[in-house]
Amino acid sequence: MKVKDPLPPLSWDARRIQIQGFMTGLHQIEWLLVTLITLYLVLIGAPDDHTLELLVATAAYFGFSLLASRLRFFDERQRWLLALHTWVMIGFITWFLHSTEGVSGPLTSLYLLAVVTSALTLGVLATMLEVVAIVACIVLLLQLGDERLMETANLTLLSINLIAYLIIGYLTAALVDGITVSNRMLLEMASQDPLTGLFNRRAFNDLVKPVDAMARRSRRPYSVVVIDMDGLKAINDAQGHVEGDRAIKLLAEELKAHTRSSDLLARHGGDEFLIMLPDTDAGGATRMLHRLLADPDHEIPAISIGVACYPEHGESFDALFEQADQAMYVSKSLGGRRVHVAGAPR
Ligand SMILES: Nc1nc2c(ncn2[C@@H]2O[C@H](COP(=O)(O)OP(=O)(O)OP(=O)(O)O)[C@@H](O)[C@H]2O)c(=O)[nH]1
Repeated sequence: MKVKDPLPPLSWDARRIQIQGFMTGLHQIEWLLVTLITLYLVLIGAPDDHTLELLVATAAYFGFSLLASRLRFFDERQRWLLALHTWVMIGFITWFLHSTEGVSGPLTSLYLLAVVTSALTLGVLATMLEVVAIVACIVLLLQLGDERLMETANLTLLSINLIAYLIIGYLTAALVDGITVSNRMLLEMASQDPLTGLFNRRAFNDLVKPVDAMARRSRRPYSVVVIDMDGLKAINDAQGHVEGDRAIKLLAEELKAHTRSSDLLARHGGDEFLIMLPDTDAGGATRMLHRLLADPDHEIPAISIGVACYPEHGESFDALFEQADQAMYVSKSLGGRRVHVAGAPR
């Protein structure tokens, strides 16, 4: 069963953040490849009839890499472009080997750069497929060089390369997967409230920004709801903190059950919760909150609720939060267990 991702994918995807970091390494690998090939051309030299071709191809490859790094052409949502990146690298290395000493020269190990690049960005399966493609390229180079594949020396060369690429590719991709998992855990620890599993204040404040900006651009309404438990201190004092915790968790579950997946819900602090309801005006928000208060199936802990809506109660999330907080205090002062909308008569 696919586990529902609790974090919106674009701004909070650990793999995305990680790949952005690896992109720098990826371009450095490409430039290392160009440097090694240039060094080879300077120190060992190219076969006479291929010098110009090799220089032009190396310059073109360098241009491709430079353009990709400047344009930030590749990102994790376009994995096929990342794959193209490594295919171009494999193609360039194969063509270079074909134009120089073939697979018997020292530059065959350049394929390792393509394997590492793929392992860093594309995962185990894609890397294994690339290793197969590289082996096919080596076989092709042997055939083009009129070498006999079944000769012991060639079979040994092929096996050694295959084993080295498989081990390095697998280990690198597995390492990256491990880093992804631990980054994800850290990200969740940094953004979730441990008691309720809801977003914490830091994550909520980050996540409301794009929703607020989008609503303001399109002049679409949204509502901010502040919910504060009534008498949690009394529960703690009379029944102990475990009961207090249970009341907080119960409220969190009810809030989850009554909100949509597009709503943002957070435990903002001790006994205070925040909800942002995109595309929802005051009428929609109060209907939802009355359903929560009057849920016949579940008795929720006593709460006071304040609501403020864009655009009538404020022009920014901070202003709306302020208004909703004040409305919540009005609700509390009136005895709680009710919804008060900012600016409404008491
Ligand atoms: N059990 C438990 N208590 C908490 C937690 N976080 C904060 N509290 C307690 O919640 C209480 C909040 O106190 P107040 O702000 O006075 O809230 P209240 O007792 O609900 O009173 P009003 O808000 O005025 O209705 C404090 O006693 C905190 O120690 C928590 O995670 N678990």
